[in-house]
Amino acid sequence: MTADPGIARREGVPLPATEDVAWDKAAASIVRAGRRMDERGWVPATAGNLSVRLADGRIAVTRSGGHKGFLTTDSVIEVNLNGQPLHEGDRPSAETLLHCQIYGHFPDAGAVLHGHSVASTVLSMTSDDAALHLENYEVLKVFEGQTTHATRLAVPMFANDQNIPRLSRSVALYLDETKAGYIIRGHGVYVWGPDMAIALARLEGLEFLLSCELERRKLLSAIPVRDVT
Ligand SMILES: CSC[C@@H](O)[C@@H](O)C(=O)COP(=O)(O)O
Ligand SMILES: [Zn+2]
Repeated sequence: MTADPGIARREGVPLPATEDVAWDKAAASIVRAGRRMDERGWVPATAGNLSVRLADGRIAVTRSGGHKGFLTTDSVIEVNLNGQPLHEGDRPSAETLLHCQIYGHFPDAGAVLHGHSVASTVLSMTSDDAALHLENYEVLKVFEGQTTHATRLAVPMFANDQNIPRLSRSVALYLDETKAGYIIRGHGVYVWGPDMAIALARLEGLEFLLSCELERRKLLSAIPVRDVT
């Protein structure tokens, strides 16, 4: 129970440090989302990163390294829109710049999620197309502006690159065209939304579609060939 500040002050009880309710809520949503992504198998080992932009413009992002299924609020740190940590010694996600790029580009983006699912990794390594196309799936309606299954969404795919500023320059060319996030080849997906709940729903939608597509392609390629030996 929180002490009444008036009584606490009179009785010499130490008051808690200044409350930052918005930050606490953002950090808690990142911790919960990390657990959810882990339950779904999308953040193996130390893979993945998560962020939230607060209403006042602050950006909360996960520290680099560490398992995203076991985050605590201390695993979440503050960076500016250029991805620089605000507190000395903090080491933000190695891919912070990709989060900040999305916030810089889309004024209404409030949460960004990155995971390494099997489906996004495998599908993007089995074709060198510039985009993966998803069509005729009901769940396509999870993405902004989609009202019917009878559509074809392109999810851009970019070559993986450990040089994140260079990778972000490739991504920049296609950000306006993508409605369902993007894939880094052999690596994973980036998805965003106006808040954490919607970003998570879109990630879940995209991962569901990628799993369907992986299954569909496996079945199509498994059409029996007559053994003539
Ligand atoms: C398990 S290696 C994954 C990393 O190289 C990276 O791609 C990743 O998603 C996590 O990096 P992080 O710096 O913890 O945010
Ligand atoms: Zn990654």
